[in-house]
Amino acid sequence: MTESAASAANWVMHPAEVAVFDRNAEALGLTVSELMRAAGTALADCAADLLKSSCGEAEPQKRQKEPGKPGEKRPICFLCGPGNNGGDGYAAALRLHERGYPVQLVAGAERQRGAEARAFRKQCVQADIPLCIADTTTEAELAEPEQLLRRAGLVVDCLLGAGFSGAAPRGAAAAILRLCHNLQKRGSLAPVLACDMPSGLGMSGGSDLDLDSDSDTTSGLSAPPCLPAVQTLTFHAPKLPMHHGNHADGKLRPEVGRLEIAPLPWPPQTTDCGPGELLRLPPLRPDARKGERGRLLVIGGGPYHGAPLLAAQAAGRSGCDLVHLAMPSQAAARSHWPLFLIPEILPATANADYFDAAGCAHLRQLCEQRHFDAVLLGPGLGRRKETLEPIWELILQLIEMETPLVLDADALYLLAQKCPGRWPVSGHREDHGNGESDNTGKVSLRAMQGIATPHQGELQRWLGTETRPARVLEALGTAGLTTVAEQQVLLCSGSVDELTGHAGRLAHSAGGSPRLACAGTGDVLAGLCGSFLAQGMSPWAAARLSSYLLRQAGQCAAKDMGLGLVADDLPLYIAKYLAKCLAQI
Ligand SMILES: NC(=O)C1=CN([C@@H]2O[C@H](COP(=O)(O)OP(=O)(O)OC[C@H]3O[C@@H](n4cnc5c(N)ncnc54)[C@H](O)[C@@H]3O)[C@@H](O)[C@H]2O)[C@H](O)CC1
Repeated sequence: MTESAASAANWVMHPAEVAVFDRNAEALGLTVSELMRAAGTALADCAADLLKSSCGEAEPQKRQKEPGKPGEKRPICFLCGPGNNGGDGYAAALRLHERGYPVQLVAGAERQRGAEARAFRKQCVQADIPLCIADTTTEAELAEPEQLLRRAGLVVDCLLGAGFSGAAPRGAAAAILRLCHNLQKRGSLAPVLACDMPSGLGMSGGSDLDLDSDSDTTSGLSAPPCLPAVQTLTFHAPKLPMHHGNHADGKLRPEVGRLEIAPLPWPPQTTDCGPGELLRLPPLRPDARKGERGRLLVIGGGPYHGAPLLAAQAAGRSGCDLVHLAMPSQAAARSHWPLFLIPEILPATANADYFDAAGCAHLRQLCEQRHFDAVLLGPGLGRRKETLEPIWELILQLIEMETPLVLDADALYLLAQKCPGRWPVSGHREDHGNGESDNTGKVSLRAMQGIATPHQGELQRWLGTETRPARVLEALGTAGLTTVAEQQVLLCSGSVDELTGHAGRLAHSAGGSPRLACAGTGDVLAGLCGSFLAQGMSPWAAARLSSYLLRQAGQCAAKDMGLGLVADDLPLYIAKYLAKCLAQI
């Protein structure tokens, strides 16, 4: 285990991170069933405490001696959805039943999706816990759940948790939520305890998350907003949709109620890069169209041509549809071009040996005319002033255009020159003619989105310090911008990669083969980052997957090639490893 490797996320989590880390935890030996049992126990304790505090109810064994107390016999009603959020509900209901609490289950699906949730539901049925199936979108068919909800002393919302998708609840979940809303409006619903997240939060409730648009097409009725809770028991860490716009201020949405956090027993290294990263790779659609999996532009070469070629090949072999490569003409002529690459020919006026102002002006025009989903700059560029000055202008233009970037190699040398110790920012402050600027100019500033991939030496040069600060990303300020931009990731490569992202995200990536120290593997890593950004992944998810994949593919390659492994071998092994993993998902 690396020194600072952590098992828990110490940051406000994106809901999609839950499944990633659960998969990593599984690979480290913990089963989903164990996690669900732990989640269920924590939820049961929370429900018992809430019942006690809101209704003054004591443990049921003690209550039996005091018949007639208000609230007695009012069951705890669990609303269980089709996924693992529902599974937590069954696991909790079982615990409370064992402790003598009257519990009632309302299932939003005929059958649970996951084996573990199915097993807990089966145990509930075997324990004779009453179960009402409400797999319907028709209001009239919800008469029985309505009666159960009216009688409940506490409602535990386990309909939708971290696995929601789309813009709004759909199907049976939507119908049950609508029913709960109506009862809540009339004051006929007991306090609600939400499991992990209030159902619907991050959808119609609105959130910072960029979710696919979707609607409740099954019922024809408008989708309900999320179900407000008096308390939410979440696991590991708060989730992004629980916050208003800026989560840094810690202010929660009112629908969350009081937030309690229960750590679940993730093994050490769960939040480091692992096989779970593959879950965030957009799936290949059966009717896929060309370009849908991204268009990447790689800009590099000059003195060197191998570096950008390696990056471009890694991008193609990791699923990016269209990979364009721009190199000065001499470098391009020296190269053997794989047929899938799209060459960007520079004008005759551009210098043939290195990028200059004319070559970069052409690239600026190209980026304006054609939409690139991501641009990778740096491999093999060289460090001539004639190159770096116009490349800097191009970087600023791309930041202005909000194009996700990967900055590697000589582009990082450029950052050390142009913005030592901070991320590049486009725009400028207003100048009031007297040489002084004030805060009004801040609105025109824009932070870079993307990934920087330095090795230790490059990072130290950029930071301009001998020793690295403990929290590198915070140390790299975005001058003039008040917060560290959410879309920036630093992937510092080495024998163990260290990844830092916004809001305190930190992860390590270890393993692979010592042969990955050979020349050109950094270019392959940068190409993977570009590829996954172009395929629509966030910088944090893309950087994590790139680092993990390179190490795993490198290990496979080293088995075959041993000491003779060279970076050229890696793209094909990346493709094979990726194919093997995706076949197993
Ligand atoms: N480590 C942990 O934190 C653990 C948390 N656990 C709990 O598991 C859920 C996440 O489970 P998952 O199965 O991934 O997702 P959900 O249960 O939230 O829902 C998925 C389920 O719902 C359907 N669905 C998705 N979107 C919609 C929608 N808009 N409308 C209607 N239905 C929708 C989808 O088809 C799926 O079937 C987490 O929140 C925790 O509660 C585990 O116990 C493991 C450890």
